[in-house]
Amino acid sequence: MQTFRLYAITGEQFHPGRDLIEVMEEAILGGVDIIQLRDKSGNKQEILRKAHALRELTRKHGVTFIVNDHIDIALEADADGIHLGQDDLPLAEARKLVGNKIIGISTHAIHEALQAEKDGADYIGVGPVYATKSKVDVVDPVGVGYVREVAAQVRLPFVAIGGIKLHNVEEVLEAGATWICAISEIVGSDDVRGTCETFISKLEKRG
Ligand SMILES: Cc1ncc(COP(=O)(O)OP(=O)(O)O)c(N)n1
Ligand SMILES: Cc1nc(C(=O)O)sc1CCOP(=O)(O)O
Ligand SMILES: [Mg+2]
Repeated sequence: MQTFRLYAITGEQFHPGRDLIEVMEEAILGGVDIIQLRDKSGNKQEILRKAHALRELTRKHGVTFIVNDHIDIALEADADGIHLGQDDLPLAEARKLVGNKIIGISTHAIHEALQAEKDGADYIGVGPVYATKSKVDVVDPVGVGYVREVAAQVRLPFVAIGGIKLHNVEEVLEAGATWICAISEIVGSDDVRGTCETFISKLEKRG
């Protein structure tokens, strides 16, 4: 899997009145190199339609495209990968379905991270680093301590997620993250492109 820096997840509730594809294109123009379609409220037909549109957009810009939760939609839209949580289909079963597409797994504790590595995940999500209102059934914040643990003990690529904002991202980078994910701070911004550019410049400062 290639190396990524800035991961944007869709969150249409944060940009009422603004078009999904326009917002995500602004994020790409600001430097996002991987996008995830995360839609917790639409029906499957709506999610599939969005997946096709985001596939077209990401292909145009050479950006990686991941679908959250729905393996069937990821396959149908020819996404590059799928993101699964701890309660989703087990990784071994998902692997049988998606072959060599990217599989990302959410983790909230070091034993989950080590297990995902053992099971053959391509990357892991590490969070929620800070409190977030973007996920309903979210666990308590794990803090930058968990980022530090993963950086020290896990060889898989990992992306830090959860409550990451321009004002706290440096602390996450100092803890050892090199890849950052955000929903609300990116797609809820009045200046999506500028916000992504600022994230990228902070990432670049850390090398
Ligand atoms: C990059 C990334 N990390 C974590 C998650 C959360 O996945 P999950 O635990 O399955 O929760 P939902 O997003 O499905 O509510 C993610 N989507 N992406
Ligand atoms: C979807 C999601 N998963 C998390 C995890 O820790 O697994 S935190 C999260 C929400 C991230 O949104 P925001 O950047 O707006 O806080
Ligand atoms: Mg999920």
